[in-house]
Amino acid sequence: MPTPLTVDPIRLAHGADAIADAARELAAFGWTPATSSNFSMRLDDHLAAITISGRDKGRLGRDDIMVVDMHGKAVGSDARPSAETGLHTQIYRRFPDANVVLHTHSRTQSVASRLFAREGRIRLEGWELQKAISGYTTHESVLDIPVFPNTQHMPELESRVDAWIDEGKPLYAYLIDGHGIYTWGKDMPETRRHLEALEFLIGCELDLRRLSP
Ligand SMILES: CSC[C@@H](O)[C@@H](O)C(=O)COP(=O)(O)O
Ligand SMILES: [Zn+2]
Repeated sequence: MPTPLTVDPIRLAHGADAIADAARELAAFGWTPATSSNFSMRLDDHLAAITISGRDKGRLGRDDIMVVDMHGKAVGSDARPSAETGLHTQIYRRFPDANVVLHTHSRTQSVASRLFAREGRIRLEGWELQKAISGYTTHESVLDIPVFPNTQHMPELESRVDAWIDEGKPLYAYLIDGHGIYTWGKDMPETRRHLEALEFLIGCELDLRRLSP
């Protein structure tokens, strides 16, 4: 029989506090309207802390965060994890260096996801702020953010993400059409930096489209 997974309560409390703090700030930016968005943090090789489904992300406390295994199954709780838990655990499985996943629904992300859906990606090129993404050292680089079709069926989205990764294409974040963005990083500060940079860059691309004849 497999050993039951045990949750380190101190690690969980720290993870929950870090998630709640980040969520409060992102909500204050207006990026988590109407209970949307979800957030998670890897606790160890087998477990992650994640927001409980349907909670107001601007007012999270420790009781609004639960634990799941790397396949999205609840551990030590009867609560329902985020409806999009599968997208978080997929990132932890596919990217061993990823320890935090942030998903938001800003207006910029939502509008851009619709506008660029037909092209299947937003190509970022020539922007100094690309250097805010770990591994990018110059504006003379290309950063593609794919836009995947929205669906309520997470395995379908997961297979699109898997296909992108399996083609060997770099992946630092993705948009979902009419929905929002997912991004991740090695810790909360790096993931926050990625999210803020991408929000800014996607906003710039939207402005260029608006201003271009
Ligand atoms: C409130 S609509 C947004 C949801 O459908 C979903 O996309 C979302 O981001 C939040 O879902 P949740 O289950 O609370 O993690
Ligand atoms: Zn969402």
